[in-house]
Amino acid sequence: MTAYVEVNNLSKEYDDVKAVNGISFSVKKGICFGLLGPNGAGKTTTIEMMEGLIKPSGGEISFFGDPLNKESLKEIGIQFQHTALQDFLTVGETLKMFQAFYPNPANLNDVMEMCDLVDIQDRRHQKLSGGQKQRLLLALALINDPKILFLDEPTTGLDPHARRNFWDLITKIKHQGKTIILTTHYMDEAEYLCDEIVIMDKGNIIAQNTPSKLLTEHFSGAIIRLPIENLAGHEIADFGRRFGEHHVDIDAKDVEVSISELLTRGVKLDGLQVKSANLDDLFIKLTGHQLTQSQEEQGEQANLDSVE
Ligand SMILES: Nc1ncnc2c1ncn2[C@@H]1O[C@H](COP(=O)(O)OP(=O)(O)OP(=O)(O)O)[C@@H](O)[C@H]1O
Repeated sequence: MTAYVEVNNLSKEYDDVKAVNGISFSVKKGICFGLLGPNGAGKTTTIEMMEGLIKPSGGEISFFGDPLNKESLKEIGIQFQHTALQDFLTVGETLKMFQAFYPNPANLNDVMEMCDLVDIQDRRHQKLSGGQKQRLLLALALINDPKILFLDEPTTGLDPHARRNFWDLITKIKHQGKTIILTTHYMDEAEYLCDEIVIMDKGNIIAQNTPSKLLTEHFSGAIIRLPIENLAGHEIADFGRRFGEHHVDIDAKDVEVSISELLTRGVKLDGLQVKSANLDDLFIKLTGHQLTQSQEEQGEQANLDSVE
């Protein structure tokens, strides 16, 4: 498959902050590509440079083999986290208004059907639910019939049901041949949607591959999760790593062997869970902190690395 988008040694500095620190990756045609990472990782800065909204401090971005230019920008659609919409307009009127900006727009009914908006096309914005608003913002990103669709944290703030619906929509759009580049905090979202991902932390890429290859590369076997109090009197690092405030994760190539080792070392097994690794586990393994943690929590956790 052809590399549709190439990012080479891209960086962005703000005064003394290195928001993006010389990252490189490529995106193939027709895939869903995910940029993952915690708050402040540099995801939004990266895609805003790719969207031509902010100027890089260094590095190159190319679309379809050519450096980012006005023509390539015509082929992208952007779903913004917040777009100022006129409250007095209906869903259908808004789409029609935006459609008029483009010389070769998508068919209005096709877009409304794709984004499940047909039944609410006469509804005004202030009457829309969170999920309906997101679907309208998605429809606006598709109205110029783009080849590449950018979604920046598209499901933040949605309830679980609306998130699932949105994931199905994104999958449908991908199956129509569009290339999707999205950012997310949610590892389950990335596992569900993305064919390839990069995981960012503090402006750097710390892992890059398909979700399943990343998991087999970093984990063999299963994870044994124990309540942290079971390891009282022991150094956590001798066994595994913290998972949140209440648990410790132990990589187990062979679950039976690991359990008998734990028993031999006097570790209680009450509350033991055995699970397969997911991208959340990978992120914790690579960075030592949880994806959804705040900076303050990370600081607190550094002070809690062993149990008294
Ligand atoms: N305009 C700006 N001026 C100064 N610093 C900035 C600016 N924009 C971003 N930053 C900093 O750059 C770093 C990366 O921010 P960015 O928004 O790209 O992260 P993110 O991964 O998208 O986070 P989030 O998930 O919270 O949106 C952060 O430290 C942020 O404070």
